[in-house]
Parts: sequence; C-alpha cells; structure tokens
Amino acid sequence: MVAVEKAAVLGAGSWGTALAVHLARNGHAVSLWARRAGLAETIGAARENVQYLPGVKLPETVRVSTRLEEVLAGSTVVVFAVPSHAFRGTLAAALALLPAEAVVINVAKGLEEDSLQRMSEVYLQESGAADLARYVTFSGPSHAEEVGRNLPTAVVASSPFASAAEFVQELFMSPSLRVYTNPDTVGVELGGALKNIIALGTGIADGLGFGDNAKAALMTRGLAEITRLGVRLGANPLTFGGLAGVGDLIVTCTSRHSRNRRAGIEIGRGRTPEEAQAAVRMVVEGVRTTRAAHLLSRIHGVEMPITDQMYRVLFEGLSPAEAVKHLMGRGRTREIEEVAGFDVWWSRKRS
Ligand SMILES: NC(=O)c1ccc[n+]([C@@H]2O[C@H](COP(=O)([O-])OP(=O)(O)OC[C@H]3O[C@@H](n4cnc5c(N)ncnc54)[C@H](O)[C@@H]3O)[C@@H](O)[C@H]2O)c1
Ligand SMILES: O=P(O)(O)OC[C@H](O)CO
Repeated sequence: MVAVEKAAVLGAGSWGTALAVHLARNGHAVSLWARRAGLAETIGAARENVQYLPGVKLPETVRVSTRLEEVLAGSTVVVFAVPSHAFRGTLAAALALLPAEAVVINVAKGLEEDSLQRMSEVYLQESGAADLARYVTFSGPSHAEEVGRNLPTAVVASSPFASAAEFVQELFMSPSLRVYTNPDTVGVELGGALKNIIALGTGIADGLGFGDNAKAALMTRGLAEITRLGVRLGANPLTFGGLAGVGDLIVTCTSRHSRNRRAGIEIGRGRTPEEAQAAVRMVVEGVRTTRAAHLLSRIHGVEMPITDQMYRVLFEGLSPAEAVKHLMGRGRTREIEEVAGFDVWWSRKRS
C-alpha cells in the first residue's frame, strides 16, 4: 500500500462520501469537505451521509469539515468530487492551500458548459501547471451506492504520466475495487462525460415505454457518436471499448442508481427537464454536457444525431416523441464505416 499521511476529499455528495469511506477502509486518514455546514454537521453526528449515501457508515478515520484549510492541511492526495460545473471554483479556492507535493485526483464526469473544456484542461488553465504530472482522472462504471457497500467494481486511473496513474491505482486498489491504468486522458474524460447524454436518452426511452431493443440501439449508436467526437478530439478509439467507455455507458444506461437515466425517465413520462432534475435531487451532469457536446460537434463537424436530439429536447422544447421520429426517420446510412475514423484507416488499407 502507498504511504499517504492524509487524503482530502472535496465534495460530500454520494461519490465523495463513498470514496472517503473507501480510502478510510484502505487504511488512510481522510478529511471530507462539505460546502454546507448543515450537511457537515449531520454527517458528523450520524456518522452517515443520510441525504446522499444512506446506509453506509463512516469509519472513525473520516473527519468531516467545512473548513477547506483544515481539510487540505497536510493532505498529499486531494480527491475533487464536486460536480464538473463546480470544479473550477473549488480548485481555485483550494490552490493556495494545496501542499506542493499533492496529487490531484478528479472524479467529475462532465464538460464545462461555457469553455467546452474537459476537466484536465480546466485544471491546467486554472493551476498554471505545465503538465498533468500531478493530476489523475478517475473514471469508469462505479455507482457510489455499490462502492459504499463494497460490491465488486472496476475503474480506470488515467494520466499520461504512468507513475501518477500507478500511484492512484495503488491507493484505491482493494479486494472489492480493481483499478486499471490508461494513459489516454482525453478518451477517459470524454467517455465519462458523454455517456451521460446517452443515459438521458435511454431513460427517455424507458419513460416512453419502449423496450430493450431501443435501449440497445441507443447505447450502440451512442457509443459510435461518442467515439467519433472522441477520435476527432485526439482520443484513442480503443478507450471507448474499455471501462471508461462502453463500461460506464452500460452501467449508466441500465442502472436503477443512475441519476441521468432517472432524469430521462421523468422527461419521457412528460415532465420538463427542470422538473426532472429537481425530482432526482442529485447532480444530473448530462444536461450541461449535452449543451457543450452539441456545440463541440458543430465546431468540429462531427455528426452526433442522438446528442442533437437530446439538445433539442433539453433546450428547445422538442417533445421526446418528436425526437424519436427524427432519429428513426434519418436517411439510410452504413454502420461500420461511420465508426471512429476507421473509415479513414480502412480506405488507406484498401488503396
Ligand atoms: N454518484 C456516483 O455514483 C458517481 C460515480 C462516479 C462519478 N461521479 C461524478 O462525481 C461528481 C459528483 O457527483 P455526486 O454523484 O457525488 O453528486 P451529488 O449530487 O451526490 O453531490 C454533489 C455534491 O457537490 C456539492 N456541490 C454542488 N454544487 C457545488 C459547488 N458549486 N461547489 C461545491 N460543492 C458543490 C453538493 O452540495 C453535493 O454535496 C459528478 O461529476 C459525477 O458525475 C458520481
Ligand atoms: O449513472 P449516473 O448518471 O448516476 O452517473 C454516475 C456514474 O458516472 C456512474 O459511473
């Protein structure tokens, strides 16, 4: 096990709480930062985050605080577990307090709505760091509700710097949590962010009363458009066949725990996107990411039909039934040659 004096986890939602518990079970002292005093007090008193992760007790070695300076003091590992729209602000507040040797681990899955940046790009811009030597993306199919209960899970620690990814692999590995490394941070970040758009879509399909065929079609064609944009932005297409790609897509599109899927179900049943997000009562990352991905697809000339329709449903008032008509009524096309730049590879091979 790696020696870590103290780990900090910023964000006491469901994932931050589950990861704080997991690190404590792995033998580390953990400080968990909650933004709201009321939440910190109730977690501290009950030794359980009843609002975000009911049924999971916090080990004694997890301390909860709203004081960032206290949480970060002496922490050589800092896990950012706030939603992606809050990462820049939380990082800015933390930067002056971060010990120089601290490794930053980000678990947020989203694209920044205004800048269209991935989280590692936000980190580089905000911190002024020259590279990602001290930054690791942690992603993959991992619902907090299951990690909190020690149910078997496999995830990815990603950094172009092998030593950073391996450090985080070692830190989190346990008999119930298996961690793989992957140097393709662009692909890992995009897989984690873009699957949420498709989960909203499969939720809508469920809410409309469609069956497994529709879900499989959305997931498969969703993966095709995620891969297309990913490759255009520099990702390795193989990453999308891994845990941070198809793995996370499967879990998010099928799980009862999925917030994005649950929001989609509500929209499919006739609620507005705002009502659906309020009903879920936890962060629904896919909404902001749909706007960002839609714009990215336009900027880079990448065809993303499901993302387009999700954008129209979420931001232009299109009904889910109309969106389905548009998707099913698209012109005829081929399957294989659309995928991921393989058409380029294939035509070179043939010539
Ligand atoms: N929940 C999961 O199973 C899971 C798994 C993997 C990754 N993630 C990712 O982890 C991130 C956090 O998700 P979550 O499920 O824990 O969310 P959540 O809704 O359970 O909790 C979010 C937490 O962030 C806090 N928060 C909201 N806005 C904030 C702000 N502006 N500044 C600081 N704190 C703020 C909230 O008060 C809450 O404590 C997301 O990016 C999500 O995609 C979640
Ligand atoms: O499934 P969601 O929408 O709750 O997202 C949580 C995680 O990204 C699952 O890996």
